[in-house]
Amino acid sequence: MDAMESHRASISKDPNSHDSQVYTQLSHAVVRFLGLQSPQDMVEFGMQSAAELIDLVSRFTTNTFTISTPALTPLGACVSPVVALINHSCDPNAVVVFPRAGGESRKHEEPLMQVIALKPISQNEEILTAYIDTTLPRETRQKILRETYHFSCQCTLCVPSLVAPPDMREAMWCPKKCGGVCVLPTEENSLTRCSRCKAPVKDTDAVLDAVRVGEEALHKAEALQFSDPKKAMQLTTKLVPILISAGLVPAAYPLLALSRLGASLSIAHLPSSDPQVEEVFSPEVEGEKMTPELAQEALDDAVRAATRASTGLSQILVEGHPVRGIALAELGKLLSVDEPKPTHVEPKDTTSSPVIPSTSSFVLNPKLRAAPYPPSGPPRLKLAYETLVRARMELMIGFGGGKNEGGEVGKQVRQLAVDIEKELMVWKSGVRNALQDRPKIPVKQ
Ligand SMILES: C[S@@+](CC[C@H](N)C(=O)[O-])C[C@H]1O[C@@H](n2cnc3c(N)ncnc32)[C@H](O)[C@@H]1O
Repeated sequence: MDAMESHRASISKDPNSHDSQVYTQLSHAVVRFLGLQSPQDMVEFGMQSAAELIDLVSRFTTNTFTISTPALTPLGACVSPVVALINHSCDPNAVVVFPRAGGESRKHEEPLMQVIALKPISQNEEILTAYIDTTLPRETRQKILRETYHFSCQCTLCVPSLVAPPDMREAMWCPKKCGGVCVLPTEENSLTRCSRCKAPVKDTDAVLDAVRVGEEALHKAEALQFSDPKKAMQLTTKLVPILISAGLVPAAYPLLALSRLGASLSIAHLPSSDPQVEEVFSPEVEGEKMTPELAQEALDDAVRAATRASTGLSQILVEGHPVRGIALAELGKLLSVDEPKPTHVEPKDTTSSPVIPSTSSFVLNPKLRAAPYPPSGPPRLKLAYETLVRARMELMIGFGGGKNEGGEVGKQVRQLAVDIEKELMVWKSGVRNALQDRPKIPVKQ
């Protein structure tokens, strides 16, 4: 701990500043935890003064990592002196992950914490990980990095070059729908035009309003997600369409953040497929009995929300980023859930069906938006299979291939894809048999 970087010297002297308050709170927590009554009591724990206590807190906040499950749910914090040597970039070439759930039987098999390369890293090139959520817009990232890590990031995403296309975290579609994008207007700079066809965005006030309202709703929904998930879900459901019609691209802030929150809330609150569990935990929705139709609607809503989140993430994170892989895996799993009320589909050879929309085309290709999404029956199963295969490919990068097998989720997804492939084969052979059993049309002599 002593060898790690401390930022005590740069902590603001203003007691009302954000970092001063955080340090005071954490120092008090340490004092309470250790049961210290007086400064002398600190000696027993290797600290000679209050300044050393602040050093400890600073080293801890600057050098700890979030421990997460193999599906990226945060569990706590840990310190690794070696991994703490790695500097930050908002466009990292490596990630810190915990691919396995661990447990007693696996204790000696492999280290739980791993640093995995996301792209080829040449000799002498610096290994860089991201300390923060890189889906956030530049100013928010810079603020967190300044307040918690005391530096100003100079990575390619933080130092915007004039020739670079707009960052999709802060972009909207061209008002003339040419397929190009414009930088989102801000209070300071409301003049914006399409980077491709140069068409100007006329009603910038409407876009600014939508972003402001969206951001407020996001903060409210984040605060309510555990205490009042229903209200949080209502907020995301209301705001996502407003931001979409204001023209934001799926990766733009706060649309992506709301889509991700909406997806995780709708997955967490899906009616259980087990009728007994269903009876106990969610017998009614909004005072109505949970019918197969309502269950189907809830499942389809969750699929659409997960698709929006996954499409947004794919616009800004590199292929194989663990967050992208997990989002795809969640979408694939949702698509493979048995439909409570599948619409009747005529048997046909699904392998040659031209009407199955891909998951991202639902969000990105306006021509396909008219097609029902998600599809039902075998086309849905085929989409589930394709999504799981893509998820597995990405997880094999982000959580490591070889012995890692794409982590715990990579392994699960592979098994699920194998099972669905078998199901699809049964369908195909069923269709073939049905076609062969058809009464032959007598050929006229
Ligand atoms: C986990 S430590 C990284 C290792 C640290 N550079 C060292 O030598 O011990 C985090 C600290 O490193 C510095 N740091 C990390 N990434 C940086 C970057 N991209 N630019 C400038 N300083 C950075 C900041 O002072 C930050 O608080």
